[in-house]
Amino acid sequence: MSEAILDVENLNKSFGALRVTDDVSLQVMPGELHAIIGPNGAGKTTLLHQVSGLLASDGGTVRFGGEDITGLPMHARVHRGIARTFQITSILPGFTALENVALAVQGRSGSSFRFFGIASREQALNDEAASLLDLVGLAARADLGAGTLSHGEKRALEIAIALATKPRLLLLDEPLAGMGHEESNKVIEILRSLKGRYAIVLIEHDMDAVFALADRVTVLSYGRVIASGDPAVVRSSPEVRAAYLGDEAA
Ligand SMILES: Nc1ncnc2c1ncn2[C@@H]1O[C@H](COP(=O)(O)OP(=O)(O)OP(=O)(O)O)[C@@H](O)[C@H]1O
Repeated sequence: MSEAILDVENLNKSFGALRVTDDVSLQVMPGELHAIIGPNGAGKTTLLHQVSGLLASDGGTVRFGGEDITGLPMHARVHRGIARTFQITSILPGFTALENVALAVQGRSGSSFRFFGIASREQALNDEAASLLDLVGLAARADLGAGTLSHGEKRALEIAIALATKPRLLLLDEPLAGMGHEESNKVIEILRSLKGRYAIVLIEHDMDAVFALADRVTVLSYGRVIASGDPAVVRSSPEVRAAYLGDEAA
């Protein structure tokens, strides 16, 4: 069995007296899509903040690619290959879709492009941005203002922006939130196509999407892991059904 790319051990975070993540341990293998589910307020987003470095942990360790990154700030984690999208959209609406991704490519590769002339540098940035847009199904929307894209297309663009950092691990916080059926299906297809190429941690409330996509599911309830493993096994766990899935799993 290959080594986990992400290894979270006994992670804790409290806000005042409220313990929001409580000795959370989980592993994500290279290429695995690992879903984290749980009721509202279970601590899922907080856990993602702790993994991405947005929030310092009170205890526990985060290892990435075998390295202890627990004390590293967010930008250092991005540099090592952890990318995330936010529930709040982070695109620049006044720029085209292509420019949004090209800026992210430039942000990553500023130094490696500096030996090129201006024109070739721009071409190289645009080529890479165009291929990322293609990957998320937005090739035909490249020259449109990002602000004019549909909600689903904006979420796809955010994924392309995250991919521009050349991540090895993608952290996605509710990428299907606020979408209709058709848009959801498009984003699910994008995630399916990324699966295997990137390790992905997916927080999602859409159970159909979770069980269609996930290789492994971890369930949080009141900050604690109450189940983790094969989606079918997790789905049939009485404790999980009681805590979260309820009638949906019946
Ligand atoms: N900065 C903060 N200060 C105080 N309490 C916080 C803070 N951030 C989160 N919380 C609390 O921590 C708990 C867990 O929040 P979190 O957003 O991690 O849950 P979640 O599982 O992602 O929920 P949802 O599914 O609704 O997004 C909630 O009770 C929330 O109110």
